[in-house]
Amino acid sequence: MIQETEKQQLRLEAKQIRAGASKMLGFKASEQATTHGLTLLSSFEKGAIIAGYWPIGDELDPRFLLHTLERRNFKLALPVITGKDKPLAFRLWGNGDPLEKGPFGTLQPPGDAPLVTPHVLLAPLLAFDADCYRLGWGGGFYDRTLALNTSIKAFGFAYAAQYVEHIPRSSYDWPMQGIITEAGVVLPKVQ
Ligand SMILES: Nc1nc2c(c(=O)[nH]1)N(C=O)[C@@H](CNc1ccc(C(=O)N[C@@H](CCC(=O)O)C(=O)O)cc1)CN2
Ligand SMILES: Nc1ncnc2c1ncn2[C@@H]1O[C@H](COP(=O)(O)OP(=O)(O)OP(=O)(O)O)[C@@H](O)[C@H]1O
Repeated sequence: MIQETEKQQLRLEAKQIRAGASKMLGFKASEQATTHGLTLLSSFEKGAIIAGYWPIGDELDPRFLLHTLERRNFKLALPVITGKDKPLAFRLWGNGDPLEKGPFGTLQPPGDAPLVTPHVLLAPLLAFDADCYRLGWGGGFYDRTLALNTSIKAFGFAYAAQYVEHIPRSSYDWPMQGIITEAGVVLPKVQ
């Protein structure tokens, strides 16, 4: 499919841009994105469950934001891979709780951590566009998860440099409610 080839090409470019942003901005960007994330998420009720991710490679590190949210009495969760073509599950996780190795180099909460449906999801991504569509690794994990749980408010978490003008769209792609970056929150462009 032409779209898939285009997405694959975009993934290669996006990977390089993200690596560059991570090298240049790294921890500082994660601190700045934390400030913007806190402002955005402060409208959610205390006790709301916020699912983040344990960063891999050059992904913008959401752990500073997650720890700050936990101190403000939000509950945290992390994704768990349940199978190749399956949606993600989420298990409660707190700062310092153990993690175990999952597929694709992920670290995830162990099987005895309670399963939950998060209110808010922070999603890693390779690239995002002005309508807040995201490009991931291509496993479709986040799309499948959001199709099943339409109540989850999903936000991308990424370097501002990961913006691209347009990501080719497939019918199953799910837009984010916004993208939290070190330069501010990007909201979907009004048509
Ligand atoms: N941190 C993180 N957790 C996540 C994801 C993610 O993208 N990032 N996922 C998103 O769906 C799910 C796991 N699925 C994944 C699917 C593919 C790859 C992947 O292809 N990774 C690269 C290597 C990354 C690197 O080392 O830079 C690869 O194997 O080429 C990673 C995670 C849930 N948890
Ligand atoms: N709701 C869904 N039901 C079944 N399959 C789906 C669904 N959403 C996506 N997929 C499958 O997942 C595959 C990859 O989708 P896509 O290229 O959009 O992944 P991605 O968003 O880049 O990756 P990820 O979400 O894992 O970060 C598609 O080929 C599609 O068949």
